[in-house]
Amino acid sequence: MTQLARALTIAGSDSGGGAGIQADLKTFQELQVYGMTAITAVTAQNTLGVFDVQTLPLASIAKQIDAVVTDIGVHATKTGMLANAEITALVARKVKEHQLFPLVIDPVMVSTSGHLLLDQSAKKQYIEELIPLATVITPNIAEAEALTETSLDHLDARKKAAQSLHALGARSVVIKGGHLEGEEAIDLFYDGKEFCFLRAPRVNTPHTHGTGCTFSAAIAAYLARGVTLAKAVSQAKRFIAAAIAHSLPLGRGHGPTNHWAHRQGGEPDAD
Ligand SMILES: Nc1ncnc2c1ncn2[C@@H]1O[C@H](COP(=O)(O)OP(=O)(O)O)[C@@H](O)[C@H]1O
Ligand SMILES: Cc1ncc(COP(=O)(O)OP(=O)(O)O)c(N)n1
Repeated sequence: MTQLARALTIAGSDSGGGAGIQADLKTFQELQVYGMTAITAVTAQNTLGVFDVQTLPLASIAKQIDAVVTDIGVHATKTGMLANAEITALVARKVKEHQLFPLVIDPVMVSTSGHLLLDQSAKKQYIEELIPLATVITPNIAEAEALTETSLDHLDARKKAAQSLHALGARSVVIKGGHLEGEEAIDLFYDGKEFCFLRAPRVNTPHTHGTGCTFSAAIAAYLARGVTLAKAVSQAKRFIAAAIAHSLPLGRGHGPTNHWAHRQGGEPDAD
């Protein structure tokens, strides 16, 4: 048997199964990557909203990371909901201690339903400690605006924001365009040298819960499989586009994306 690719997600749990740790594990599994978790917070959540958040003690998060890294081994890591400044700083320390690269940072701040998933005070730790470690950071428009303190209502501003995040130390940046308007959902990818666009038809659906988590988990899965960064982001874009095109009308609010939709086109893409 060839070596099984293994990925770790450090993120929050979504009881509704559409975002967070649950979305990440489903994505890893679909992309034939063995998934492991370090849970930062437990949310009571469904398609309508977030009803409770309990963060885990720092020692528990640290031990979850130590346990999987020192025994099973990790080929790629992603971070999602980190909840507060202390957890963000701890995760940055653990990434350095265990050299958890390649590292995909999805700087989760607010849920679709408008619930705050990161204390505002954690921005400092993101900027000073975590972002400098990123192989790729994947903010949506609002997250990129918060991190760069600029308004990103036109393409030039988004390009400058990508350059600013790169200047903070991130090796590459994807500014996601899911919340923009237009016939296509266009993400901006910057690798420190060139810009390129990741494009997919915009799907007119309210069922987009977990899109950012699924996209970043797919990037981590492809990186764990050893594909190049440029290929990982473009294949992840295909994966999330299919998951949204066939999203699931579950619950009474924003339903989740469909993690097995990519199979309808056949087997997972060859590397
Ligand atoms: N309605 C949509 N149709 C097609 N792609 C979408 C749609 N909404 C989001 N996406 C894509 O899903 C991914 C996640 O983007 P986004 O929704 O902006 O992130 P987040 O969930 O973090 O807010 C991006 O690749 C984005 O372009
Ligand atoms: C536990 C947890 N983590 C992250 C999110 C946010 O998910 P994301 O894919 O960024 O976006 P929405 O699902 O909110 O559109 C979450 N809701 N819960």
